[in-house]
Amino acid sequence: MIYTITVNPSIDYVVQLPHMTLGSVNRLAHTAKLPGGKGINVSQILNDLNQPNRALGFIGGFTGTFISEALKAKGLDCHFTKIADDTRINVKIHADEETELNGAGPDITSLEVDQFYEELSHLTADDVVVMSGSLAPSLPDTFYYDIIQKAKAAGANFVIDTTGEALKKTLPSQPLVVKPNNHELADYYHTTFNSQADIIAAGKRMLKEGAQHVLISMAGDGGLLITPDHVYFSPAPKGHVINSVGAGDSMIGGFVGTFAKTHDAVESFRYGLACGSATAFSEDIATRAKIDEILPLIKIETVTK
Ligand SMILES: Nc1ncnc2c1ncn2[C@@H]1O[C@H](COP(=O)(O)OP(=O)(O)OP(=O)(O)O)[C@@H](O)[C@H]1O
Ligand SMILES: O=P(O)(O)OC[C@@]1(O)O[C@H](CO)[C@@H](O)[C@@H]1O
Repeated sequence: MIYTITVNPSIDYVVQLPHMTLGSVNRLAHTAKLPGGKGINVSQILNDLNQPNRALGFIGGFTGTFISEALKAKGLDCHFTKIADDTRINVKIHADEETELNGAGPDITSLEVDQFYEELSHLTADDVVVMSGSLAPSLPDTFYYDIIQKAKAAGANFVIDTTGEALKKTLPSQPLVVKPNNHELADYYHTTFNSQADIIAAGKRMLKEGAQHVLISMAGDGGLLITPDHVYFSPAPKGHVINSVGAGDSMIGGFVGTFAKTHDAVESFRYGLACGSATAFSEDIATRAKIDEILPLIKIETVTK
């Protein structure tokens, strides 16, 4: 079973308008309210791929009810821990450029945390735990690290989508895959990239520091996969970008869901790329039909053997 953990889900309130003027009343041309949060997005892709998974995390208030109902309607297996405080609302503004306003998140009590841990008490070596997204402010910085220790103790694999110090702390525990985007990777090593070779060198360094696979996403420029033996690159297919929020989560979902079935890193990369682009070309997280439309357009090249 794959468990996704979204500590800090959100209603993503996506608004579109031709131009935004700060300090004025702006009238919206189109709005949508979507259940969001990085782990939840991963679960939606896993469902598309018919990969058994369970969405865990904390959810509360009227916003939490909206998310639970929307996800149940989509057929997701959700075992969220109920909290007293309201789940946040994140605003995604699509105007001249994309701007995101993400809330800090609700208060989560220690009793609620204990209830959440119950959901992880039966982990086995066949499981994968995917942790994505920000921590709510009331949780300790060690929250993900503590879950990783539980996963390791059970012999389960884990994936964590994080950056900076939090990532540094988790690499020695050998995550199945890490997926920095090229900007996050440059920031992580306090450097700037001038070529694809620079990006690959940084990715290889991350592999040496403990990751089993390194996926580097580069938005409209495609992605790289670094394995212990090979480096692969794929350009992104061209298409009409509607809402790239969740493209990175979709890439993780595509990779992890396919790896669970095949243990084939290149096939997993292919699905990861297709799911990322399919989401970028959709209003919400991609559907199976959109992923199937994009898959034949993915062309993976071997960069080094
Ligand atoms: N404009 C685009 N055109 C085609 N494919 C895209 C586009 N944006 C993203 N993708 C696909 O999705 C993958 C992940 O996107 P991206 O690099 O933006 O991840 P991210 O920075 O983690 O994004 P986010 O945080 O918004 O989810 C890319 O590697 C690419 O395969
Ligand atoms: O504030 P966080 O937890 O870092 O990110 C939350 C979020 O921006 O991530 C998803 C896209 O990746 C959205 O659905 C959601 O609003």
